[in-house]
Amino acid sequence: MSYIPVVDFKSCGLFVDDVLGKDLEQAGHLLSNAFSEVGFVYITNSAPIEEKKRYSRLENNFGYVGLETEKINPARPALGVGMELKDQHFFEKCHSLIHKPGNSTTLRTLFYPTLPSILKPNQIRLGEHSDYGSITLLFQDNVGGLQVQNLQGEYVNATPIDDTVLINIGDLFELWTQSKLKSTKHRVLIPEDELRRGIPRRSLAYFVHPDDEVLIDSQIEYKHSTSNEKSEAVKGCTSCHACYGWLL
Ligand SMILES: O=C(O)CCC(=O)C(=O)O
Ligand SMILES: [Fe+2]
Repeated sequence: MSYIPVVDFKSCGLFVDDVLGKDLEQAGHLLSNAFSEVGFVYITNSAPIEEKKRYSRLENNFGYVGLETEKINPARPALGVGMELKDQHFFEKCHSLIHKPGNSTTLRTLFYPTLPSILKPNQIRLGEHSDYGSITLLFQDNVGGLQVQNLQGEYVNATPIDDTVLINIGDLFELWTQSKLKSTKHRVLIPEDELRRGIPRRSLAYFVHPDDEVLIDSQIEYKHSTSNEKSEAVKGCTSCHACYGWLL
């Protein structure tokens, strides 16, 4: 069994009109547990293929082309339900400007070229890091190499699973939730076998950020809250500045 849990979103995917409260609660708790223990989760059945096709690419060059990314967003309140927030729509409200000015959510395409036969000592494809925003949606091909750190600090493979989206928590979400959710370190290694080294690796990372003006402090209210703990107050756009620091 995979170290990273697989959560089935069939009963409360994006295009299910009347999501039952119990289904949302069940998926939400699985999601919230995965994010608080592992920091990563594979989501399956988030959107059926017929629905994706309704958003196919048109003349304007936007739309579904095999991997639907933009239609998957934190709009379903599963996490808010699973974390037992007072306002289950709180996270959606803090991300209301995605794809509009005032929000730095970004889709990044990653291309890892084929590798030379002689590698530099300790060469890897992408060094150890954690992501900086709220959550990251990752679509990887079948080449493999992605690894995530477990609780013991050891790296375990995040093996690609067909038709899933891999989602992980970023630093800002860890700070915001007072470490209830974990921003887990990850990296991409060079495949062991010669054959896979001879093919490039591609992935798509959709880095979700809160709106720039959202104040990341003690705004999260839990149904059964017992403490008045406060996170450091920073603005949502800090995640974007952190990104520049990471890239430099
Ligand atoms: O390419 C991958 O699988 C991981 C990419 C990643 O972790 C990142 O860009 O932050
Ligand atoms: Fe990453």
